[in-house]
Amino acid sequence: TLAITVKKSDFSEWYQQVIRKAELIEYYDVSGCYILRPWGYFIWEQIQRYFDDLIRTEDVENSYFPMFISAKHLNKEKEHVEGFKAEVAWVTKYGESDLNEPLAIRPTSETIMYPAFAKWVQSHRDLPLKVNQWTNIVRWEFKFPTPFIRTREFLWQEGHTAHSTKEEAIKQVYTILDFYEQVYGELLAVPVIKGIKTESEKFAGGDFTTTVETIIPQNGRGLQGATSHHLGQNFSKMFEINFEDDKKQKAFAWQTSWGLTTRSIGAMIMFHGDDKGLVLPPRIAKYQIVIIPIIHKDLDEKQLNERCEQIKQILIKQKLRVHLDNRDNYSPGWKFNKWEQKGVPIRLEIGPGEFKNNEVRVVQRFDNKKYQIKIEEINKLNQILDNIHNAMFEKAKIELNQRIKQADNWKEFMIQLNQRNTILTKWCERQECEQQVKGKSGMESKEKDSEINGQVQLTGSAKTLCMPLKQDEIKEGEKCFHCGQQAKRYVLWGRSY
Ligand SMILES: O=C1CCCN[C@@H]1CCCn1cnc2cc(F)c(F)cc2c1=O
Ligand SMILES: [Mg+2]
Repeated sequence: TLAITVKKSDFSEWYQQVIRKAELIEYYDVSGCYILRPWGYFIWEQIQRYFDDLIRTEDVENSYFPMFISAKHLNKEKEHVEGFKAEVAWVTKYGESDLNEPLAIRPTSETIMYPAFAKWVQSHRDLPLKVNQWTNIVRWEFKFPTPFIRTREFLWQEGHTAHSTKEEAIKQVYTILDFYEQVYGELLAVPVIKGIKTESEKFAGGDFTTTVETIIPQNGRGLQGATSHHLGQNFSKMFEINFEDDKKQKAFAWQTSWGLTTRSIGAMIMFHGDDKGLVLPPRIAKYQIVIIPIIHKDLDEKQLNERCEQIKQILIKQKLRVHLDNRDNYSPGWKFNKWEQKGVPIRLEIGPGEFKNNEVRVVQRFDNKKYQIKIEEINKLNQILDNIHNAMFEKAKIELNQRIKQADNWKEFMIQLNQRNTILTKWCERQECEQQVKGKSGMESKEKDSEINGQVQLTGSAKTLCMPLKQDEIKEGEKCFHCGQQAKRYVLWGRSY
């Protein structure tokens, strides 16, 4: 059926229906893989364009590396790939013949790029080296797949830099983290919390991991939005990426790596969608405005079409992405429904009244506000779209903040977790304390592991999402919420995707 048959509160069913009825995704017969239709792919293109403009200011250069990795190369960083090897997909044949050496399909590209980095970096004059690539990635995840959020193939960018000093590398990590915050806030109208991953949750191959985390308001689950790692000299020592510094000493490069994936689109859908379907933030909408003529017996159809065409041309001159839906095989009501499902930010209706008064009827998708504007005021629409973006962002920030609660002890912590909130607590920063909280919260959580057709569903236990960069200072004598030892940092806990 055309309409979405559930409310957003029936969240996972709602999400599955929205992504299909908004024509973002088509299903595919390889589990965990999905077709990105033009309406959805356009969003990824906008993210690429925006992020490319940002990293260009950092002199990052786009490039392309091979997707296949020999077993020898992949196992170069044995210890940390160890934890991931179950996810690696391999090519073992071509035609009827076997490859004598199976080849891994890239799950990430450190082991592909860094041998080349070692060739390119000899002197400190070869630094900083900054490359990025936009590719697909394959990881044979076992958890239940969700389009955009968790898929076996996804699109991402991965940036990798090498620097002559630790300070420059660390500065790079945070500059990229700020870019990720901008992609989410300025483009997707999705609020994020910048933070640092705990030792247990960080990328094991690096020194520290920074992250932008968001919280899905409907279920209070944390969602990692993007990560920016300081790798220290771990990989440069492994791959011999070294250089002669200005004192003629051999020194290992200081490195960073950072990634943002198509999961960001899933976060945007979840935040902004409503019972009628997708709601697109204007800056990533393939059509920002759809014009719908309302044919009427007293109105000459040819004149109406000319008027609509004229309005469309004015909007194109204003650099807006506009579509005139003058198909004669669908009713206006059907068209209203369809374009609302697809999330078009503004609909302009032109019927006999508007024609006579030289105006258009504006219907705003995100808050359903309706009003008339004169044709000579059409230039207001650019500002109106900006106002819509800002209002969507403000609304999302309120909803996210409603899902963050404080707790000073275990009892309060579990009350909040069982109300599907994330919890900010003082914490001792001891890994075993973190592991105990994960274990106990799973045991005491009302939401147990659920097995659906053999797939383990999202668990009920809480994990750390990040230590927010912005946090109050902790004083001597302030206690960890769980173990009572001296607290060191505030950390945000939650169930996550
Ligand atoms: O997270 C990023 C940003 C972009 C570049 N890579 C880093 C670290 C990726 C961490 N990671 C994440 N997932 C992996 C999955 C695998 F199957 C595997 F072999 C390796 C990995 C793996 O190294
Ligand atoms: Mg993973």
